[in-house]
Order: sequence, then C-alpha cells, then structure tokens
Amino acid sequence: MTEIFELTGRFDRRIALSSEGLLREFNDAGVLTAADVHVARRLGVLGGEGDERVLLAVALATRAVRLGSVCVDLAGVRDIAPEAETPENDLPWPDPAGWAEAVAASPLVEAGVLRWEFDLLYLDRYRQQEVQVAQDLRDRAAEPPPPVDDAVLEAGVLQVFPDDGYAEQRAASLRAARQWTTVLTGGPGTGKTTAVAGLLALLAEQAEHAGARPLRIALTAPTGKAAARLQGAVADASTRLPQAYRDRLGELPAATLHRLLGVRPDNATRFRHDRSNHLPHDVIVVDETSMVSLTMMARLLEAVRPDTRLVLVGDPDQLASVEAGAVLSDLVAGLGAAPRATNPPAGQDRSPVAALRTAHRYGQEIGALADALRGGDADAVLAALRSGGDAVQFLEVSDAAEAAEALRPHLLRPALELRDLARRGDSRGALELLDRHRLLCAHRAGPFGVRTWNRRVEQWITEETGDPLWEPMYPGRPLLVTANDYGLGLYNGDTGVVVRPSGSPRSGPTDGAALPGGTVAVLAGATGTVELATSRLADVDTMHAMTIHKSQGSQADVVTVLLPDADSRLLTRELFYTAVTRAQSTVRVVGSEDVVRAAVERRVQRASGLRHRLAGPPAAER
Ligand SMILES: Nc1ncnc2c1ncn2[C@@H]1O[C@H](COP(=O)(O)OP(=O)(O)OP(=O)(O)O)[C@@H](O)[C@H]1O
Repeated sequence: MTEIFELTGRFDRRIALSSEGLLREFNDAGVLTAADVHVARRLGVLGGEGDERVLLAVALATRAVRLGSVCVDLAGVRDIAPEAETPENDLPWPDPAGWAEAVAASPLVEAGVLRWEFDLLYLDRYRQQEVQVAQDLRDRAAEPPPPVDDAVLEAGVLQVFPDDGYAEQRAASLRAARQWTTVLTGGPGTGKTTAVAGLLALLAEQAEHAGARPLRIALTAPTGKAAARLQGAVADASTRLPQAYRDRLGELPAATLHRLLGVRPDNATRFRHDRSNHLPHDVIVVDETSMVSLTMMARLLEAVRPDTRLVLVGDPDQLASVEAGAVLSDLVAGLGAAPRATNPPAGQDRSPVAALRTAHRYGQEIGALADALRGGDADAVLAALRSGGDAVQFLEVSDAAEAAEALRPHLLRPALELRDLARRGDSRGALELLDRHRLLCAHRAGPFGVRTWNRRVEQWITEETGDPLWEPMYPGRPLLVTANDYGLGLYNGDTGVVVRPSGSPRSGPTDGAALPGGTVAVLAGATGTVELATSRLADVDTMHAMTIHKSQGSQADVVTVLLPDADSRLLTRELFYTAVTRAQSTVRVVGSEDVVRAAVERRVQRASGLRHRLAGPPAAER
C-alpha cells in the first residue's frame, strides 16, 4: 500500500465530496482517504469538536493505523507526505506548536475518544492496547522468578549444548529458564530454534526433576506457514539433543496464534482464551514475533497465565506486522532500556532480552549482505552484492524491460520444471520444487509488481510450450492462499500447486497440448499436505511471484528479489532485509545501484508509544 495516492478525476471514490477546508485539501492531495475524512467528521460532530486542525489530526490518526502505526506524531507527520508537497500543491500544515495545543485541549481528548500522550495522538482503542501490553509485561516481570533447580539446570545446559560454539545459546536458555518472559532475538540462521529446542529440553528436565507432570508446551506463530516451519525446525533441532532430552520432549505440534487462542465465529477480534479463560500451557513459544500486531500481542498476553513461561522469538530488523504496531522492535528497545535491579545476583541479569548474534546457517556472503543492510551501510551493501560469489548475485538493470530480459531464464526454468512435475502427477516433487525458488516483489501492481510478473511468466510458458494456459487451474500453477479457511484447514500464506492427480489417465508427460479439466490442488498446510478439488479453492493467487510482505515467515533455497523504482514508497531497508533473508542458499538481487542506495537509506517509520511505556515508570491507569 503506498502512502499517497493520485486521484483519477473529480469523481474518484476516494474523494469525500461533501468535505471542505483542511480535510478536503489533504484528501485532494491523496494524503487522506474518504474513510479517514468521514471518521474525523463523524467524531467531530459526536464530540462537539469544530476546530479543523483537530479534525485533520483525527483523520491522520485514522490514516496512521491504516498504514501500520498505532498513533500519529504530529510534529513529524509532515515528513510522511513529502511527495504530496509540490509547488502547485503546497499543503497547509498547521503550525506544530499551536496544533498540538489545540489537540491536547480538544473535547475529544477530554471525552477519552482520543488520547494525547508522549506528544502522540492515539485513537483510544490502540492506546488501551499499548497500556495493557506494557502492564501485562510489567506484571509478569514483578512475579517472583520461576522455581529452578540451579544445579540440574547448569549441568543440563552443558549436555544440551556441549560444544563451546553454542555459548550464546547456553546463555540465552539459562536466562529464559530463570524468568517468565524472554524476548529471544537474532537474525536468520543465528540458532534461535536450536536455542528454543534446548530450552524446552531443559525445562522438561526441570519438571521431571521436580516430580511434576510433563510440561504442556505450545509452539505458535502468526501464520500457518511460519507455524509449520517452526514445528519442522524444532523437530529437526531436537534430533541433535542427547537421547534422554529428546525423549522428554516427544513430538511438538505448532499452531497459528489464531488457532492457539481459539477463533470465535461470533467475534473477529476476540478469542476463546482471554483473561478469564487462560491458556493451559506451562511454556508458550511464539516464533516470528516481528509479524505480531499490537492487537494480537494484547490478546495473547491477556490469555497467558502469570506462571506460564513465554518466549517471544524473532528478528527485530525485519518488516513489522501488516497490521498496526511494531511490537518486537518496541519490546527490544523498551525492555532493553527498562529500569531493573541494580545488583542482580551473579549470572542472573534479569533483562528479558536475549540476543543471538552469530550466524550459523549462511555462508559468509548472504550473512555479510544481511549485516551490511542491518547496519544501513549502502557502500557495504553494494560491495556485498558485487562480491562475485555464487550465493549473492546482483543483476544490474535499469528498468523493468531489462529486468525481464535478465530474469527470463532464471524464472522460466523452475516454472517449466514445476509444470512438468505437475503434469506427471508428482505432487511431492512439485511441492518440494515450490520451496526451492521464490521471486519476490515489493508491489502487487505496476511494472515491478506481482501481477505483472505472474502474467509475464505465464506468457513465457506459453511461448515456450505452445500451451495457451486457458484453464485458470492449469497444471503447474503455483498457488498462494490469501485468506484463512478453517473448514479446509488452509491459512493465509499457505502455498501449493495445481497437479494432475497421479494415476489419472491424462497424467504423464505430454507434448505440450492443453489438457482440459481433472486437476487437483495440493497445498502444504500447517498440519500437512492437503489435496483438494480446485473448485473448492476460493481465495488463492498465482505465485510465480509473491510480495515481500507475504513472504515473511517463509524461506526458499534460491530467492530472486526484484527491486522496484527508487522512488517507490514501499522500498525500505526493512523490506530489502526481509527479502534478502528469505534465501537459504542463494539470493539474486535485480535492480540498479541507485535503487539499492534508496532502499538502504529509507526506513520504515511506525509511530508507537510502547517503547516509552516499557522503559518508563508504570502507567497510572489500565
Ligand atoms: N551454535 C551453533 N553452532 C553451529 N551450528 C549451529 C549452531 N546453532 C545452530 N546451528 C545450525 O545453524 C542452522 C540454523 O539454526 P536454527 O534453525 O536454530 O536458526 P534460526 O535462528 O532459528 O534460523 P531461522 O530463523 O533463519 O529459521 C541449523 O542448521 C543449526 O543446526
């Protein structure tokens, strides 16, 4: 979603035709949508607020939530819309000091509809959620620490992580064992899952030693794909544990956060588990926490028992959630700065943040690129891209046409292989191939967008095979699920492919002629492979290309990152970092030096007060 839109004419549906004054000017400039304007005007009428500067602030607060912030910083808000400011279109921004005063004194603030705090303007709901998250975390930190047998723990950690190369993970799991809440951070391949598996094994040992019943452990993540990955990665890491520890853990299934909390058909934002019906688990591990929105974190924290160990795992440098909030980076910044006991007992620094810094999975090259991106050093990023190795490739192109020429062989080959496997009815092979390559785009539409590139790959298939791909569900069509379907067991972000059922009379390699009908969709769901008649799938897209936002929480062997124009508002360091770190063995970046520099320079800006709340004294009210 770009932040500024261009109106197509006087009757564009995004114009609030009956509005006037400041609201209308900002609407016409593409800063506010009609919905933002309507919310502001409605609240103005209900709350008796007529000052158009205040109504503009309300509309900007509504806009902020739409774009991922939980509040709006009026002093800096002008910077969010620089391209709306042209000589012909000089926007009448109110003077910041008078504006803040007018907002702070508004009857809407008095009535509690709006909240003004830390010089930030909130719609009440989001401020409440921030206060709740901060208070719940504070309450958990104030509990006496969990009982632990130190001798068993210290001996156990040397068995679970016998090699000194695991020193960071030892320290992280000791810390997490001794506190109720841990934020475990690290870039890709820094051994977070390995640390989690070791920690769970140590906690299971503690329970056994104390003569307690076996631990109830929940593994969870925001998306089905991420949950499936977590389950597989923990199972894999467990195989490297000593046998006795492995036996104590057994098989650990993972579920999405929605599923863990219990979806309620009557309410989209409340769950079966809440403050009056806590989750039963002793340990809850949340992976990919960077993708968790403020609202979801609030729901999770209220559903967690005070004596449940909560481990929030993630990479704070990645893109934040699609919905409002940047909870993980706020937790790291806020809890890192929070006041704590000045003299904690030796080895018991109570900071909830445990950071893993050494990358183990990547070869040097992708690691160096990711580090340079994290550090915001454009020259180092370019040097890493041009280092000439196999793992990092830089296809330097200056426009979409050049990109198409450079990418044709790289994209057509896997698409044809997938088609071949699908026509032979080899669903397993097709699903495996799907995870070997991803084309990632910043945008959905436009010359660098997913739709264009999906069509382009299909055209290339047609040119190459003579098959016009008339059937929408053609064999070899890669699929991306775009909405949760609890009945079918499919979740937003699940991937799959259309195949000929094996044994079908039409399966088998053919000469390229179109084969009508008879296809099924095979999808890698959170709980295993799901095979369905294609007619049962409602919310799916083609996935020859995928947006970087959608790729969060998943990885592929080889990732091609198609950078958009340098002036794209979506192009940020976080977006680029997220895309690059989806690759397990090779990343291919397509764009120009200017685009790379623009990406490194631009940061995602999400206004939030959570880090101030976590770092400061307790809030006066809930
Ligand atoms: N201390 C270590 N020494 C050597 N290899 C390690 C170490 N820790 C983890 N590994 C290996 O590095 C790889 C990545 O580890 P792991 O999956 O735990 O990382 P991660 O941070 O969870 O990765 P991601 O978030 O990218 O999935 C695995 O193959 C694992 O066996």
